[in-house]
Amino acid sequence: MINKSIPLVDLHRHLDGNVRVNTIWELGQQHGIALPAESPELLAPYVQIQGKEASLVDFLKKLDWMVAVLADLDAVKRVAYENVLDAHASGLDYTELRFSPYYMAMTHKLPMEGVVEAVIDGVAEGVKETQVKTNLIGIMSRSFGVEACKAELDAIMSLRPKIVAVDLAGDEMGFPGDLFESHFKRVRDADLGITVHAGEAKGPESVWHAIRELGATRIGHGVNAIKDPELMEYLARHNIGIESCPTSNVHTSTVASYGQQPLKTFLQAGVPVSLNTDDPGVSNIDINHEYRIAKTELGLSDAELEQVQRYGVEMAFLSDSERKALYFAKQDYLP
Ligand SMILES: O=c1[nH]cnc2c1ncn2[C@@H]1O[C@H](CO)[C@@H](O)[C@H]1O
Ligand SMILES: [Zn+2]
Repeated sequence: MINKSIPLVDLHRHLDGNVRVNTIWELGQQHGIALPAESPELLAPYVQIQGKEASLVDFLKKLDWMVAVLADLDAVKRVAYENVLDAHASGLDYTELRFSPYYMAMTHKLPMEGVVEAVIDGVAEGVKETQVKTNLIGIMSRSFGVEACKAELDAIMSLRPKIVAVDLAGDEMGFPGDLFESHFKRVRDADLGITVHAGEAKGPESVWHAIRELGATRIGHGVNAIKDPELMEYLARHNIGIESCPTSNVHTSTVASYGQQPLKTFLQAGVPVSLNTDDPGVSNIDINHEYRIAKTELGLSDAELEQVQRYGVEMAFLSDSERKALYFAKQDYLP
């Protein structure tokens, strides 16, 4: 199902949506933070999805305990480090980990630049140990407003060479993309990659805006793009990558069931679409689970699964030589 001769990548993975239940528990104990349950087992339902949530905003509340225990920069570093270990354990060759400095700093008023540095340090340690190639994407959390996102972007930009791209995430309905045009002008001027969560809670117009006004070359989810044939054609013609996350879409009630998830529709329209986990800790899944779902629930053939796997590598925020090196490292597996 997963082709071993092609690199396995996960391009849409929130580092702050992937904190282990045990780690939340231990950090809570260590820092005397009151948690809503008496044991890690009882804590799980508070931080992991049981069934599904009624909306994106309800889903996002599950992440709050994951950042509530980030009492100091060592905690941030630990979470970043464990993220690379988790990526390695699920067989990934390359991953793009995204994180929101404001969101991670918020509860304990940590310095945002310090958070970015701690993430970079923790990831570097994990990479050294596992050799999983990793890049970082800085998130602006739109739910906290225009000013918070400005401060967050300052922190991201200050460590610029270590961050490959910027994303906009959070409450798409309450905080539409047009509030963030000046933010993305700065991102374009700095020549960083741009991916935007769009068409998840809002319609195709949000995807158009992310591409035309914000400069996105990749779109997180993009589910509602399928409602606009002109947009679908545009995505295919201009090679705009869709980062698809099927289980997340079900868990946020963006789609009613896997049967409604549009990954296959994108493929059939010739849109480059990759398969990703979004918030693996919250959804309690890994990349292997998503490939299984793509086969059994979304009905992809082996050839289609291979195409999706390849699109992931092609869409990655990598230079051509890095991409080649990633492919080259898998050649041993060729029959
Ligand atoms: O599926 C999602 N859609 C939109 N925003 C998300 C999703 N998952 C997490 N975040 C948002 O990303 C930031 C943490 O990385 C937070 O703002 C969180 O709410
Ligand atoms: Zn996401």
